[in-house]
This record gives sequence, C-alpha cells and structure tokens, in this order.
Amino acid sequence: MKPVIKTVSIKRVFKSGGENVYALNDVSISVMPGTFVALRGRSGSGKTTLMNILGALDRPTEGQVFFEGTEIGELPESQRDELRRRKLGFVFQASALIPLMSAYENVEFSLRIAGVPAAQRRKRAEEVLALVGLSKRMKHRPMEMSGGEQQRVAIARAMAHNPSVILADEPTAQLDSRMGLQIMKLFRDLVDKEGITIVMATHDPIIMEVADHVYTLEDGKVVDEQEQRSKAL
Ligand SMILES: Nc1ncnc2c1ncn2[C@@H]1O[C@H](COP(=O)(O)OP(=O)(O)OP(=O)(O)O)[C@@H](O)[C@H]1O
Repeated sequence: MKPVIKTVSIKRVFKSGGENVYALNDVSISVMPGTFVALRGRSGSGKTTLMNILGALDRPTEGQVFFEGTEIGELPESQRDELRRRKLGFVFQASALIPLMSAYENVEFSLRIAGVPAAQRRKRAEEVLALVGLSKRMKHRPMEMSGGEQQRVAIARAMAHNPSVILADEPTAQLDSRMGLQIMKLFRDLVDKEGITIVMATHDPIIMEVADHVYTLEDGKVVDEQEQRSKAL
C-alpha cells in the first residue's frame, strides 16, 4: 500500500528578529491509508507547523510533500485550494461551528459549500451525525451542546464530503480528560469501522493507547516513532 501523505526531509524556517527559527528540521513521515497517526510533542515542538504543511495551508522551505503520490509543494495555489476542499477535512482546537445553525445545518451547509447536490446532502448529513453518535441531537445549536458534542459535530462536518484524510490539530485541547478520551476513541472507531485516515496533533500522552502510529516531535525533529497495535480502551 502507498502512503496517502508523505513528507521527505522537510524543513520550515521562519525568520524571527533576524534569526532563523527551524520550526521543522528534516522531518520525514508517512501516513498510510486507513490508519490513525498521531503527532505528539510539547508546545513549540513543531506540530502545528507540520499540520499546516500536511494540509496544504503552508509550504515547506525545503523538502517535498506528496499527497496521493503527487508532489504538492510546487502546485499553484488554485490546485492546493482544490485539494483542501475535496481531499481534506479539518478539525481544530475550537469547533468553529456556526452558532445560529443547528448541528444538522452546520454539516449540511458544509456540504453545500463543497458542491454536493441538495438531494444527497440531507442523507449524508444525517449519516455522518449518526456515525459520531449525535442522531438525537441534530436539531441542537452549538450553545446547547457540551464541548465534546460540539467537537463531534466538527468531526462530522470534516468527514461529510468523504475526504482522503482528516487533519485534527489539538482537537481535545479545550476538553476535560474524559471528553478528550471520548473524542480519541471516536477517531479510533471511525478508522476501524469506516476506514478513514486521521492525523492528529496532541500533547496528550493517552494518544499512545489509541493511535496506530505515533511520531514524537522535539524542537522541529522527529525524535521517536512508534508503531502500535491499537488497544481497546
Ligand atoms: N510564523 C512564525 N514565525 C516565527 N516563528 C514561528 C512561526 N510559527 C511557528 N514558529 C516557531 O516554530 C516553532 C514550532 O511552532 P509550532 O506552532 O509548530 O509548535 P506546536 O508544537 O504546534 O506548539 P503548540 O502546541 O503550542 O501549538 C516554535 O518555536 C514557534 O515559535
């Protein structure tokens, strides 16, 4: 099997006060389809910088990024835009839901933006909300839901258009540990049952228990790489 995303010796250098800051320094990772990959590391280790590059939101200073076999670092912005819209789903720290819309409307709206015909939107929105365990809460607005439920809606929204990969940058950072664990278990379930591919950045050590593959970053470098057999929690 070939990786969905692969980076080869990427560096990302920022200029800060006349100095070069190596946010990423020679990072090579592979994300295989149907796996749950975690990027672990302390604040400032380079996780967000790497996520932004994987998500075609930023480009490396050096090195290559392959998405489904195509080098994307040199692609024009219009094609990278298309890649983001069609092939990627994003989940952020805060769920960024539209406050006046219900859970269902938030997901349906994202499908409308993705150009999915009206006839298919309803079925798909209901389907993904069921997958994240929110069938009974579809009519609720974000304010009427817990933080964990709001993140579930954000996950449903990120996967609704059937992306190749979901990129989740610290999706549990604003949740208590119980809800954080539930979100990680949900990701585990989605990978196992739906065959989706997830890359998640986190500093939560519990990730070691749920992810298939964990890359540990320190000062912009991969300092450890572990292949796991997922354990039931
Ligand atoms: N735009 C920028 N300009 C200058 N330095 C930056 C920029 N973005 C990131 N950095 C630096 O690069 C390093 C990695 O930052 P990054 O945000 O990727 O880390 P992180 O692991 O995601 O941290 P956190 O968990 O706090 O988000 C840090 O030293 C940071 O200060």
